Formats: sequence, structure tokens, C-alpha cells
Amino acid sequence: METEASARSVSVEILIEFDENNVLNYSKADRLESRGRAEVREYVQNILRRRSYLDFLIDQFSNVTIDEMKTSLKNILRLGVYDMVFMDSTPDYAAINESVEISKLKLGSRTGDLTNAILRNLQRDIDDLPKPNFEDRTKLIATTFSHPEWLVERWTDRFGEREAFKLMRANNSRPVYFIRANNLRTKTENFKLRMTKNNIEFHQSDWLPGYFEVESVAPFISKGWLDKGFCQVQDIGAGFAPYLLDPQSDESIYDLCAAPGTKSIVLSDLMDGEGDILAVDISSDRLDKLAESALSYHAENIRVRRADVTDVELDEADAVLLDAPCTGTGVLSKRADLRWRRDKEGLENAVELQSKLLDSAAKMVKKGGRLVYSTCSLEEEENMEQVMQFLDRHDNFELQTVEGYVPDETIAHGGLAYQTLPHKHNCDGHFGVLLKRVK
Ligand SMILES: C[S@@+](CC[C@H](N)C(=O)[O-])C[C@H]1O[C@@H](n2cnc3c(N)ncnc32)[C@H](O)[C@@H]1O
Repeated sequence: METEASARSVSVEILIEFDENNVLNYSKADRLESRGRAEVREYVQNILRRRSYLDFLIDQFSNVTIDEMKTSLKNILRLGVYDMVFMDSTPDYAAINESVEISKLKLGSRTGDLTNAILRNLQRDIDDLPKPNFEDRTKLIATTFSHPEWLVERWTDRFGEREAFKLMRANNSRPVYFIRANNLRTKTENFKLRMTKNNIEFHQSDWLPGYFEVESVAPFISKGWLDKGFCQVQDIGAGFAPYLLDPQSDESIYDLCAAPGTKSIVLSDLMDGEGDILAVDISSDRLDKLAESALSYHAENIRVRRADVTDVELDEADAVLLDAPCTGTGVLSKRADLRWRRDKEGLENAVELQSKLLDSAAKMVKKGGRLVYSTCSLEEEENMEQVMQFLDRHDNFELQTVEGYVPDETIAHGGLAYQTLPHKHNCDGHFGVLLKRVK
């Protein structure tokens, strides 16, 4: 009980900071033991996944509108309502008591009484909760599925309502996790034996070698297998880009925008740790993580360099991976916070930066060499439209087929790109193309 109470109050603190400063900082949970830390992540992500719907419910049962409430009260109520509506394992009285206690502690006894009144009102109707009923269809959908209105508009226009609903439902579901065996440290077959001996259930994907769908990554962390470099947590869709680059053991490879290096490790594995990979990123903190990973994964052919890719001159390489910073609209199930952080302006900024990064990356590819451009976005401006504009500016590059590198069911744009979709492919949304420098 003690842990649960702490996990709740820490979750509220994190959610308040997120609303006020747009920062999602889990380090506040470091004072809890590991179960509590895991609970905090679950609470925070689940509440962010349902935020608009929770706010709608709060509004229905309160005399004070949600917009008039202090950020701290809003988040205490979101957590209480989430517990009552979605957490079968928490009795309503416990959810109410703890929310009231957190309110009193943070905001005084009168706010504690208000919290109590709102949650008790909701408890009375818990078996017949009101449904969002706005006349404005975008607002109705946005509230029902807890997505921002600008994304709802984009996706319903592009996919149609039925498919957009499926996509948003997938974003609100528990994420699918994949583990990839690192052959620089172990053999995939041995790793399977290791999982079996430890009673870990897994499903081996037939899309790429060494990828296993698992229920949770917790056992891999607790057994120290990530730290030891036996395996990495990587969505299978994220694995497509390194496979598409098809790096060879005697090549020089640039991994641009590389940190924290999950794809660098795959590249190194595909090269048997030989040849040369230069991993470049602008963030030194993230590069530190990459360097640590390279050590534990025995990825000895990786060198790191801190640089702004839009402003660095490098010799030409055999092949270049540009895994560009993007809006991340393909990973909203694992990163529920992103949907509230992104907006149309953020999309425009991402597109502008990607275009500059692509122009720089193009200068680093030798004649006859390859360039893979990848994102974890679903937005066409960041994906195929970005690539088409790049081709308009660079007549020395041509698109190559992705057939044979990625599963057929993920192939898009007549064989010239892959695009995974969370509601269709049971993984995150990833996009990529293979370009060849022809002159
Ligand atoms: C999508 S993440 C890369 C993920 C990484 N490829 C992986 O697989 O682990 C994008 C990265 O781009 C980096 N970045 C953003 N702008 C950059 C720039 N101008 N030059 C270099 N890196 C940049 C960010 O620091 C971030 O690490």
C-alpha cells in the first residue's frame, strides 16, 4: 500500500511538471524501489493515453470546469478517475482516499473536500458513465480517443474515420515489445535457450532474424541481459532501416542522428563488428549512452562523434543511415506524451530540419553508395513527400526498391518505401527508403 501511495503521488508530480514545463522526467521516481518505478511509468503513460477522456469525465462530475482548475488538482483528479474507471485491481474507496490525501497534502483541506466530492459523484454513476456527445465531430473523436484535434483532422482526412479509429485505438493499447538478440555477444539460438530456461515466453518474428515479441521487457532488465549486451529492446519496425542499408564488413558506414544508438548496434552486428561505423549526433548526453552501449554490446567497430549533421564536413562513406528526428507519430503507444507535445508548427519544424539533414547526408555518400532515410513518423510530409523533394534537389540520387529487404506486407509506394502502421502491423510506425548515388 505504501508503495502504491508513493507511486501515485510521484506520478502526479511528473504529470504536473509535464503540463507546466512540457518535460517528462521520470527521475522523480528514482526514490522508489523498482516495482514502484514501473508503476509510475504505467500510471503516467496510461493517464496521458486517456487524458482528454479523463478530463471530459472530470468536467461532467464537477461544478468547477477543468479549465478553471489548477494543474495540480487536474492531475490528482485524472489519476483518481483513471484508477476508478480503468484499474479493476484498485477498489474505488482506495482510489478516492488516496487522491483526497494527495490533494490535502498539496493543496489544503478545502481542495481535498472538492476532490472527494467530484470523485464520489463519479462513483455514483460508475456503471453508466456519460459518453462524449459534442456536436463538433473532431472534438468528439479527439475526446473519445484522447488525441489532439489537429492529428484527428489529419488522420480522418487521410485514412477515413474507420481506419483512423483503428490507429488511435492501437495508440491507446498496451505497447507491443520486441527484444533483439545481439549476435556480437551471444547466438540467437543460445539466447532462445536462455529465455526458455528462464520461463520467458516469446514469439520469434519471421520478419527479421533474431527479433522476439515478448509480453514485457522487465525480466530482461532484471536479469541484467540488457546491461550485459545479450539483447536490446528494439521495435521490429525500427530494425528495418539497418537491414535496408545492408552494411558489409569491409565498408565505412555513417550512422547520422545515431544516439542512443539502437540502430548502430544492429549495424555493427550485421557487420560482425568489423569495418567502420561513425555514429554522429548533436547530443552529448545521448552519445554517452551510445558509447556505453557499444562497449556492453561488444560493438567494437563503432566510433562516436558529436556534431551538428547540418554543419559538419566528412569524407564520403560507402553507405549512410540518416534516422532523422521526427514528430514520432508512429510511436504514440510507447510514447503517449508525444501526442500532447507535437503540433502543426512542430511538424513544419521537423520537416525543415529533415530536409537540411538530408542535404548534408547526401554530400557524405560516395558515388555508387547508399543512403537510407528513416523516420518513426506516419506523416507524409516527413516521409515520401520529403524524399520526393530531396530527389527534386538531387538528380544524382535514385530510389531503389526495398523489396527483398523488408516484409512484403510493409512495402509502400510501389516497392520504393516501407511503412509500418501500428494498427496493421502489430508494431510501431516506421518509414524508410533506400537511395543510391548514381553520379
Ligand atoms: C530518432 S532519434 C535517433 C535514434 C537513433 N538512430 C537510434 O536508433 O537509437 C534522432 C536523433 O537526432 C539527433 N539530432 C537532432 N538534430 C540533429 C542534428 N542537427 N545533428 C545531429 N543529430 C541531431 C537527436 O539528438 C536524436 O538523438
